[in-house]
Amino acid sequence: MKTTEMEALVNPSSLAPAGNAPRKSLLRTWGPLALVVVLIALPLLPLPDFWIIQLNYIGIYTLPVLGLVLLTGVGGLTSFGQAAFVGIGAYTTAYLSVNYGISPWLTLFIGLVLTGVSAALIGALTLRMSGHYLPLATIAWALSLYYLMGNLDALGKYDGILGVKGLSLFGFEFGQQRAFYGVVWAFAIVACFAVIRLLDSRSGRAIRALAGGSQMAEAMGVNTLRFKIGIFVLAALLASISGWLFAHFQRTVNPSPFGIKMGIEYLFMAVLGGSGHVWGAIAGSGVVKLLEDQLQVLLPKLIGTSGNYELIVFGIMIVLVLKYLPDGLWNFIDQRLPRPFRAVDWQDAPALPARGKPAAGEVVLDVQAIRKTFGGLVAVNDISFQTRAGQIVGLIGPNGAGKSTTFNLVTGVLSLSGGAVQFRGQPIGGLSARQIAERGVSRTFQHVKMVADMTVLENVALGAHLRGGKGAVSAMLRLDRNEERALFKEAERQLQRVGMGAYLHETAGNLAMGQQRLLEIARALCADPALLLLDEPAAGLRHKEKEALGQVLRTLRDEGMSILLVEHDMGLVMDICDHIVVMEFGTHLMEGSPADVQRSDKVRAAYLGTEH
Ligand SMILES: Nc1ncnc2c1ncn2[C@@H]1O[C@H](COP(=O)(O)OP(=O)(O)OP(=O)(O)O)[C@@H](O)[C@H]1O
Repeated sequence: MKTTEMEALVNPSSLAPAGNAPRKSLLRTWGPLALVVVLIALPLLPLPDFWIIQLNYIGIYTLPVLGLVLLTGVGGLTSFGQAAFVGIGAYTTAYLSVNYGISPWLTLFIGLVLTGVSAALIGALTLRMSGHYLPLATIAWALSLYYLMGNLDALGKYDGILGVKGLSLFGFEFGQQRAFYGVVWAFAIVACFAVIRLLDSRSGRAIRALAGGSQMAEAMGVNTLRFKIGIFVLAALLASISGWLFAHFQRTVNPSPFGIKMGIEYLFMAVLGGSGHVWGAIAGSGVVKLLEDQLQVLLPKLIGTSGNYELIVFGIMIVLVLKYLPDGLWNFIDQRLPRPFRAVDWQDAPALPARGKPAAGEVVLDVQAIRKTFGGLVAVNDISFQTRAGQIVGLIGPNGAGKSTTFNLVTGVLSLSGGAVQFRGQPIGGLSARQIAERGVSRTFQHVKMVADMTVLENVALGAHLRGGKGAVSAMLRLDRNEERALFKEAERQLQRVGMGAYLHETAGNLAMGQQRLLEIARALCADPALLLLDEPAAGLRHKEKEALGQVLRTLRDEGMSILLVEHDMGLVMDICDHIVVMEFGTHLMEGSPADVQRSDKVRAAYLGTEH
């Protein structure tokens, strides 16, 4: 069957995908440049100094908020401790420049090293936690750092350090207004573009996969802990630069701007601005700073007494924003723009190196008496079977038979209680999901796991993570473009292979279920596997979609792929499998050809729940 025919089966409208063609957006293309031009022009205009100082504060806040956009908005890791890292940057420069006369340009780097080391240590300790434990841990160390700053004699206790000098370079004083504005916004804009470039890269796709939990990312070969620590450190470094600027802007430091209240405020700026959007960092910082100042003037006049009433208004605003604008202000704008897409520039890219494939008929997976116990329950009881190159093996059985557990034992999601698993003659039992993926085992998930707001192409390119090597720094400096082109060429090739070539630029979250499952298969193929494990790929598919899926799997098998299929749809299983293993209550009931299985009284009884 030709690709176009398969596409027609997946979605009849796909034969005319003109509506899918992405449109260029003037605002997306020129908007960032326009913002830079406006930011350069602002201090040249006859604005009162008050407004320049306000803009300086907004720029200083943008940096830690940008860190939270990356950490919380994109990576899904909530931190209340961002202000503490601002404090490390501020105190380092204040202490060293006031007490030892060290140049602030040097203390900036010392502060970055100190912050980086502290963040790496704190991150390594806390980022293994998930759920509410992580935010609680960030509150705990934010409080600890705050009280440390407030209790150390050397740091002036709660009075802090006075007499910090302003920034100067070769005798030129930057002061607190227009020239300082240039320094602040140079850092803020460079940081924004660096983060945008980072997110649009191999590392960026791995970071964007973190928020959906680590299982899918690890199965694609992503070292999720390393990436979590990486974005935590990067967010802390941005905060440290902000602290350095803050100290030389305010000319004094004390613990109060670095406490938990400010940590919450930074988080609010990120959420209000649009926590998943880089430009949301500027929007959030700007709106909160300007509102705060205006409310501080307006509210006492309205109420008739002075007090921190703006905090009450902010409290109410947080609740309203979380309820009615959970994705923030920038998302509101972003959704109204044509979606971003990557211009096709990879046609001439070289093909990625491929691993040596097993010969037809070679044993690829050898499962030897594997066992898994959960407390007293033996979920998988001494199961053995083999899959060969160019063969589709079905693993079937009634609900609760132990199929998914077997699948998870083979892919390293669960650890073996007994037995052994060999892949291409090498033991893989006891290895992590990532190590197993590295060896050439790739999988899909029973419940589709993808990054809904990435394009289909980006999701599939994530599957080729292990076939690239460029990291975050290369991405920020745009030294990764050749590798990116090769990764995208491979992603497109695999999408064409499964009949999804018309959907490259579609946002993955917009796909129908059948297309999502094909996306997962293309993503798994991008890893260049020798063994493909498919967990209920037909679940939720319509008849035509199942036919298309069956055709894709048969084609892959004919190309020499070894496929292990856990599936409830007996029509599909009997139609495409070469060999079937039947499980019941964790045990191996029988195995054989589809015809053997269909003839078996034992299998019929197992499914009907009768004695055999
Ligand atoms: N993490 C776990 N802790 C305790 N028991 C578990 C766990 N995972 C699975 N089980 C139990 O192990 C047995 C096998 O479950 P498993 O999900 O592997 O079956 P299955 O054949 O995949 O079922 P289904 O077709 O419904 O997905 C079931 O009794 C299940 O309740």
